[in-house]
Amino acid sequence: MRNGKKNFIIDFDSTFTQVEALDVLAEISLEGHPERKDRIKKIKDITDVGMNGELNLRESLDQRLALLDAHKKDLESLVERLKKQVSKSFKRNKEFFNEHADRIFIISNGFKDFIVPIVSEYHVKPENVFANSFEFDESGKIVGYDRDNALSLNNGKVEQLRKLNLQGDVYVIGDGYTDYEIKVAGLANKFYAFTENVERENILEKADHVTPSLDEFLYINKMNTAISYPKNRINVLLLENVHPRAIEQMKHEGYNVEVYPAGLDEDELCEKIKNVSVLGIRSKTQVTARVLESANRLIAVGAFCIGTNQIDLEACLKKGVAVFNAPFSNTRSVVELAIAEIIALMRKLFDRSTFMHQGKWDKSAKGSFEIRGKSLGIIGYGNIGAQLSVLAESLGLIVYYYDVEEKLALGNARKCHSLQELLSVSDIVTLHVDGRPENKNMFGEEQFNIMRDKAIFLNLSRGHVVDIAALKANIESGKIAGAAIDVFPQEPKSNNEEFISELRTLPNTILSPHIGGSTIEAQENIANFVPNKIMDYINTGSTSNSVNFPNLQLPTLENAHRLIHIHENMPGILARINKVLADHDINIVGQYLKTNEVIGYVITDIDKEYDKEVIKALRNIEHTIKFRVLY
Ligand SMILES: NC(=O)c1ccc[n+]([C@@H]2O[C@H](COP(=O)([O-])OP(=O)(O)OC[C@H]3O[C@@H](n4cnc5c(N)ncnc54)[C@H](O)[C@@H]3O)[C@@H](O)[C@H]2O)c1
Ligand SMILES: O=C(O)[C@H](O)COP(=O)(O)O
Repeated sequence: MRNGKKNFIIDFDSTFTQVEALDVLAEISLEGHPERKDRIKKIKDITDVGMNGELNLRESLDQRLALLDAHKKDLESLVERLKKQVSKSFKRNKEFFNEHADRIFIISNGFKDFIVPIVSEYHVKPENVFANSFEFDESGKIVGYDRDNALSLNNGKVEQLRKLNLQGDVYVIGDGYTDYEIKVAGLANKFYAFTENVERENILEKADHVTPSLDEFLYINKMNTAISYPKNRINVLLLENVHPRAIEQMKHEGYNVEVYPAGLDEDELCEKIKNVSVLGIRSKTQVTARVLESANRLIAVGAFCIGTNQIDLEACLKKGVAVFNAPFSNTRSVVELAIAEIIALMRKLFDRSTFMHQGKWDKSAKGSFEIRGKSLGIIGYGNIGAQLSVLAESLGLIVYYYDVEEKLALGNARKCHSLQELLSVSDIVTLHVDGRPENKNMFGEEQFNIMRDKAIFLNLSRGHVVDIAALKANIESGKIAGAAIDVFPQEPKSNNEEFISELRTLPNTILSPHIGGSTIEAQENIANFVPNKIMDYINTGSTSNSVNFPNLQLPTLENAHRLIHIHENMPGILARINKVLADHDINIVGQYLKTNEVIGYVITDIDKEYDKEVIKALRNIEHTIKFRVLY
């Protein structure tokens, strides 16, 4: 077989296309048929049994054709549908088909009638397609197939390949038993089980290599021209029960996704993160500098929440790791909870409900108030604070706010020039500051002292911003008439751990398990938002909305290679990059640079033809943190 040349034998159904063509033909030809559902199911079952090598091929073809009741005109619709269902990694790698057109053979137990129109669009030569042919009656009805064709028989692929007598190495890519048989017959060097569309257990065990996409096949054979790195090699670790939609999206992108329902502590994460390229967390997992030391493959961290104080953003920058979050996806959920809690606290609703469950009827208006006309003081007038301001005003509250930054007052909200001013005018005080380290214990005895007597206090921001002992003392003394706390300095890692806090059992105190953002809507929004940011970063280098990287929104890459260079922000690096490119005679198609205090982020699009040595030279530029190429 050896003469240095490589031949590629590729299966059609569920490999070249995502589907089994006869299954799709059934959906078309049986349109309006009284037994449609039943027949389609039968056809699919027969296909599966056949693909696993458990049913004689001719039997399987005969049975399916009889059930199909198909016509020549159905084939036109079939081709149109199949064109849209070519496997994604095949679509990405059209160049491979072009480059190796002479040596690519489609060998299939399907039918040339629909295979040729599909594969010809990928430069596959019609004479390199080996498959069955339909037979029609005068009216155009499909009545059979060419029974002399070996491909309608078991072991037909083997026989066909023998006839071809190919010179050189033979690589078989397919998802079924009949593809594996070629290797067994000694006619192929390697059999690659293709699992992008279906996984058949009995085939996986037998394969020389499992290839979840054509990218992987090309990568291991050093033939990739269309993408830089197979996506199945990108390991994603998603912690803290992120919404299934996020898992689905990242799997759909082709990543290798591992999911863990709870948070991990530092030691566990140091171990787990070693092979991880993308880490997804929520508010609990601490991504510390120590964790990052073990994270040698990490490209990006996704915070599937708003807060990013749990991540050492500077250490991420120094390591060239981009961080993304969902800055507004759960804003509304927090605001709604705050409103509900303000009303519940003003009416002592939770205590009253608890009494009722204990059989105590305590009907009284004592200590219960409407919220209308009361003053609400919002500390931190960011996304949540500002939205709360609007909703609260519409309920008749008089809104005051205080923020360390200059903020536009919405509606009739009144700006306070100091925290003291806000505390002295508010009947209800609610905290919506971010979790920056300087905010640790920003609210303690001194601030409670300034508050009005019998005021209400809420914290739905971060646990460490409030001095819990001071809060407890002020609730016990009656200075604070009610409190709602959703976030705590120490929170359990999972739902299986006990919640320990001094605040337990205090009167008119609502304690909730950090659920401000825990609504179906918010979690779905987050799961749609964050994966897209990460995938965009990996696929194009775009950093728009990144929490720590300089934000660059990039044009899509067309007919060029993109060099992504992350370096320590030192003078002269751009000049050095361009010198390397000039020394190698490389034409720059576009270049984008943005820096922040820590890093420089340079994107250079270059002409497709380049000397591979240039990559080494760019990697070796002093102060380079990370470098990658997008094809
Ligand atoms: N309980 C939950 O489940 C939940 C859900 C979402 C967000 N959060 C938390 O809520 C907080 C606010 O979220 P956001 O989206 O509005 O953030 P944001 O960044 O839009 O707003 C925070 C605001 O606080 C201001 N600020 C910071 N420190 C301050 C201080 N000491 N005094 C006054 N103002 C200060 C900032 O200038 C900013 O305007 C964050 O801590 C976030 O993590 C909690
Ligand atoms: O920062 C946030 O968005 C909130 O604290 C919610 O965090 P969670 O996703 O861990 O509930």
